[in-house]
Amino acid sequence: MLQNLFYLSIMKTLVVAATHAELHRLFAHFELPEENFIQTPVFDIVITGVGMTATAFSLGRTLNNSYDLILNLGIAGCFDYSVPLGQLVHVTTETFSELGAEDRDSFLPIADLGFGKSTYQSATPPITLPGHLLTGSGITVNTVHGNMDSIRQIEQRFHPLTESMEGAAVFYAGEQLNIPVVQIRSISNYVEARNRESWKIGLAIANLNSWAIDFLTND
Ligand SMILES: O=C(O)c1cccc(C(=O)CC[C@H]2O[C@@H](n3cnc4c(=O)[nH]cnc43)[C@H](O)[C@@H]2O)c1
Repeated sequence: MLQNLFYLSIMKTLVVAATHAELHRLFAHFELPEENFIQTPVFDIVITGVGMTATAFSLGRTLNNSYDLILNLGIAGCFDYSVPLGQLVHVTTETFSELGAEDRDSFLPIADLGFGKSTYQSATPPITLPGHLLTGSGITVNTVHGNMDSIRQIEQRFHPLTESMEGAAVFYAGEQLNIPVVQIRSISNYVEARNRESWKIGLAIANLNSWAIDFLTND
């Protein structure tokens, strides 16, 4: 962790989250105002709003090459029901899973249409990530899955571990400016037939904030 201390002292990190609620303990810990863009000597925070469009707009306004690392934090759904709720996942590959065209019973990703790619990898982080993290790939969606037929289809197509509404947009922005992205998602729910009562958002946010405070203070 001494190496981390060195990197964190010279690096500027942009922390990206969709909502204040997902980072509320972090805001309290560092005594930060609940605004949408906060600057501190070591890291800045941008609250984008939920979804890819809000994330792209927000990063378009705030991201620049003064940042050495983008840290995307949030809660997520999980396709693997053996993963406990509240588990932290380092999501290293992200796919815009809806980006493409239907061709009757099959799906053509935009790469097949000749319009670029829909899957993005994170660069190897320049620092060691603390804690017990699973590693896996994620899909980013406009519509949260809640129907078992469409869940089976998307699992067969991409074999994702997590589902969020922002991850791939952050990876895209990082790749455009050649800035490494670390995405940490805390599992709040399973991707299943909609069952909102079973979501553990409080637990997921508590674990996410503990991890983020640890990472940013480098204890
Ligand atoms: O009530 C709902 O159906 C609902 C659906 C999606 C998100 C929420 C939130 O309250 C949090 C917004 C935030 O959560 C991420 N998230 C969490 N679980 C999932 C999921 O299963 N699929 C996609 N996104 C998820 C997402 O990144 C949002 O930013 C409520």
